[in-house]
Amino acid sequence: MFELDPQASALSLRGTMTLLTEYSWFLPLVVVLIVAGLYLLWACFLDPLRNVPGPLAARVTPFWLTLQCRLFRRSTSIHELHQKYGDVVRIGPNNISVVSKGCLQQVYGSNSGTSKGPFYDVFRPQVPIIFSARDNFFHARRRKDLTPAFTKSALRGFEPYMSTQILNLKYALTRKVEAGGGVAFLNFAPWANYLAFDVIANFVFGESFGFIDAGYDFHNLISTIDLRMQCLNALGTVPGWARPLMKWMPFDGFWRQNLTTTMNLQALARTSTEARKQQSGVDRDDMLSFLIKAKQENGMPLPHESIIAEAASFVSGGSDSTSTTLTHFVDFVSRRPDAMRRLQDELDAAFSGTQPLDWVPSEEIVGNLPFLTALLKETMRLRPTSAAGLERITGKEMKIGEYVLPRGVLVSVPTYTLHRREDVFPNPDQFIPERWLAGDSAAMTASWAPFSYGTRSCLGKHFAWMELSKAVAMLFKEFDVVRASEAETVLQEGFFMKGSECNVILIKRGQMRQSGS
Ligand code: HEM
Repeated sequence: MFELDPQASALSLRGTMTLLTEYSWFLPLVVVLIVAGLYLLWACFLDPLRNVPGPLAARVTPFWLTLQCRLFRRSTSIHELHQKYGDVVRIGPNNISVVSKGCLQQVYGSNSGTSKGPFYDVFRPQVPIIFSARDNFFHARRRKDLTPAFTKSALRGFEPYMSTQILNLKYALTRKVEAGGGVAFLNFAPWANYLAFDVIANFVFGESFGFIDAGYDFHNLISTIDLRMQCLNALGTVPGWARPLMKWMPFDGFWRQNLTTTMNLQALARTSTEARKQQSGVDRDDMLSFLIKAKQENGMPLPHESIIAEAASFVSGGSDSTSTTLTHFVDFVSRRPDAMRRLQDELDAAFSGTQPLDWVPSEEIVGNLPFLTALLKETMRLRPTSAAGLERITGKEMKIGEYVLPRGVLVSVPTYTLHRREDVFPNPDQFIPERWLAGDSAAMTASWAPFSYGTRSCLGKHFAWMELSKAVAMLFKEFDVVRASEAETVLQEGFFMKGSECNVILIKRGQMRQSGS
């Protein structure tokens, strides 16, 4: 029989007391070890997600995902996980990424029972807005109020205003080319930004910001939005309790710098909204007029602060997304002379003869050009601007493949990986616009979701498509565009996946072939 030696136990008790009193770190260490041990036991034997494969770091801490965002490589890291582990992988202790067949309907479909997850709380201003609303009822109501601004007839009404901005860009680029004796060397990325910001400001406030005319990012508005979105994208993956602490993070100025930057955009949205509200007689179906007309559930108009918040959110969401896609398009096509010629032949056939100086292609024609459409689709497949999985939280049990996810699990479909499914898109890493023209593209279309899917999919999809097709048609009809550097484009992912530059040589059409170069 084991007998307790009173002298030995007194000694060990005294030893422990000495450790506790002389080494103040001992007790916290013991507590941490016990908690960690219990957590590991739970993770190994009781966690309902324990069978979903993934790296250990992602299984035990949400900060693995934060780190990938901070390193601007969330989508590529998750893509590597899918290549290693399969269609369903764990990207956080309570976070699953899925690219299996039918996943779009399961995660984002109207019967999915999901809603937006806590990631979106960081994008919520003082008042709820359509983009970040997590309450499905609020969202449905707001979406109903805003949808009239995006109907076919509303967009047709807006087209002349959009054309004015595209014409402005055409004049600005033409001036540059003429100043260079028929050739201009420029980074196209900021010009795509100027266009997109001027178009969206015109749509939202009835007046452009004037970026194209200025030719630079005055007030650093564009760069501030960009940096802040990068930071919020990473912050959204941090658990709620730790978010306020991030701006005190030592050794990494990224958080402090970007979280304390005040948004010039809020101030600008306030001024523009107030100015627009004064113009009661203005007869324009811009976004603000719909926001002003919208009613809450109780029949009252939307509060002033909600109108400003929605307006600001539309400017940031509807500009960078479009300009990044436009830049990717130019990046791809300027590297492929054969694709550029084919596009130009298509445009020359559609708009034959000499066009007037103020010519801008109409949506009615460019919307039906097969090769232009194929180029846009392939650009958005290979470089979806919104490349990351858009977080949803399960509202009921969800069966994904062999796994059953309980209620309250974060789940997303990474667009970057979905668009690279080899069984749907052969040679997935290559830019092959022709794949969209060869026969039945139904399977590809079902796995193509740059605007997301379901009730929370992009409200501005047709708006963006109109802007993109008109802008690229103008650009390639007027100019030959040649990539200035052969080096591979360096991509960096904040909230959007962007190239670091898009340096091109613009040549007035006709000159390159005449000179035989
Ligand atoms: C190429 C350009 C664009 C792309 C790739 C794009 C992509 C997306 C995606 C992926 C979402 C879903 C976001 C999520 O679930 O978190 C979204 C939502 C949204 N987009 Fe776009 N977008 C583009 C342009 C625009 C434009 C030009 C506007 C406005 C004029 C706009 C307005 C919105 C709105 C309001 C939502 C929120 C919809 C809701 O929650 O009901 N987008 N967009």
